[in-house]
Amino acid sequence: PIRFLNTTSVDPSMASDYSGTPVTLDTINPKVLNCEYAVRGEIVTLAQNLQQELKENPGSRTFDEILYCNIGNPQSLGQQPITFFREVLALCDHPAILDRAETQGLFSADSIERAFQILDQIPGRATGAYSHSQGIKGLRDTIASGIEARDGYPADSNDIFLTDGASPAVHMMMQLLIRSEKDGILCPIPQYPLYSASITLHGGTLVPYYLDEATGWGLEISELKNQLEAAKSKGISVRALAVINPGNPTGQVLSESNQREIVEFCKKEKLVLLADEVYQENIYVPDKQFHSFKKVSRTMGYGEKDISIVSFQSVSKGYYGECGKRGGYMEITGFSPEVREQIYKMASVNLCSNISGQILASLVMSPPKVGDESYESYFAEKDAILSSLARRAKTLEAALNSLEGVTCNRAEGAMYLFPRIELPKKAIEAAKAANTAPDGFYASRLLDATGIVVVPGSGFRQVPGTWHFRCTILPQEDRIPAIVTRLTEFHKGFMDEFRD
Ligand SMILES: Cc1ncc(COP(=O)(O)O)c(CN[C@@H]2CONC2=O)c1O
Repeated sequence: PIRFLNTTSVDPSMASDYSGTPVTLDTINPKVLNCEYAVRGEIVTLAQNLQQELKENPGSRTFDEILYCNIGNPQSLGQQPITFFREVLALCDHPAILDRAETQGLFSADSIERAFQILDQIPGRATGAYSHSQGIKGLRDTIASGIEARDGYPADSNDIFLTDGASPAVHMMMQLLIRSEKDGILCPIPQYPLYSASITLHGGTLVPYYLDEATGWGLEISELKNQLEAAKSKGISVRALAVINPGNPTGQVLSESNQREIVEFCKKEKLVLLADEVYQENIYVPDKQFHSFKKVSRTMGYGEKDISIVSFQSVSKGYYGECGKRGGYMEITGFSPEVREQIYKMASVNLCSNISGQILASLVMSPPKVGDESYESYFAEKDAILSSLARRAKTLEAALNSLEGVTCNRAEGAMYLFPRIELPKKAIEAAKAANTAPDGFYASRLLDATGIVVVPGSGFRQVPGTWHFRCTILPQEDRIPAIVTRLTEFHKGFMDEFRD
């Protein structure tokens, strides 16, 4: 039966000249108020203000530009996109170009061929139309083939959900798994704050497990067990374990044996393994390789019935760095058909992810192969970017380790360095007087003196009483010496000012 509000019961004395509730900080969803995302937080606002000041008063500082080392956004710092990917995207976005005679001279033959192939997979060849809510089937087939080629184990395109970057995929899984604050998600500390923010937004509980800085940010199974037991003793039902490999902000690459322990732990404790693998192409050290958690589980003989794994991938990282195109996917395995239907329903509420991002995700997972016309140029671009990132990581790591009171683990992968700073007591007191965290105080002083933007370690959480900051390895290689010089000079002055 349809019920109408019984207006007669409203007390006239309560009547006001408006019916809505004014939107104030007190009346918005407290989960929004409580969520934090430091990568674009306070320090970035300060940087933007300083950038405006420099624009209005050129020469007002000893530097003339802001160097944004706060976010893994390669193309904002000069990295060029991969030619083959952009040729295919351009042709798919305006198929009429394919009919022009001059196109043969402007685009490589394999880009043209790939564009035709992709367009034939899109109903009506319409990149402007909504697609299937998991993404265009043909593109998911390509991605599944790419996963099989990478891992050596089968992948099913029906397990793949194409998303507008990995972020919405992480949100979807938090939305699926968190029923109340009694549901917990095991997250690494330090962690990429998408996880803490999403758990807060969905009203769950972050259950921390501390990575061990002394062993190169090692992930100890004993720590997982202790934190799981501690959470259970507080009545928290832990639903999943989030692992970021390679790590953000910490840059470590897990050993295969450690991954096997983690798979065993998740299987035994019936935890969904949320495998964030967006940096899978960013490995800089010869003694480490990327292994997907799905592959590791399959090498252990575990299949769909043994463990639930969600693997996240993105077009924002790697050597492609296409952050603004918003492409990515989650591969979900080990869920029942009924639960998969619910995940599909959630995806259908958003209709579909953007088609360019979908196309790009398929290109990332199935790039030019040896023998293709574009292979040589594609490989040259890819190798130049990755070897430069490796050099920049090494140079910045050495510079940081040369600073008084700073220690920095090597960046084995990803795009960041996360040095620890031993701050003098006087600096910690000054930070307290400024009502800010000590690493936030250091980061704002660094910005003010050099224009370099880093994110305070507090924004990623850290062992209490330790202080860090995160700096990307992304400024173009010719800018790195200037960064090292500015940072070194600043740090010496800072320590002289506050040395106990
Ligand atoms: C570990 C990890 N997972 C997921 C994402 C989300 O990526 P997309 O939504 O773009 O696919 C990022 C982005 N990295 C952020 C953004 O830049 N710097 C960072 O730390 C990330 O570092």
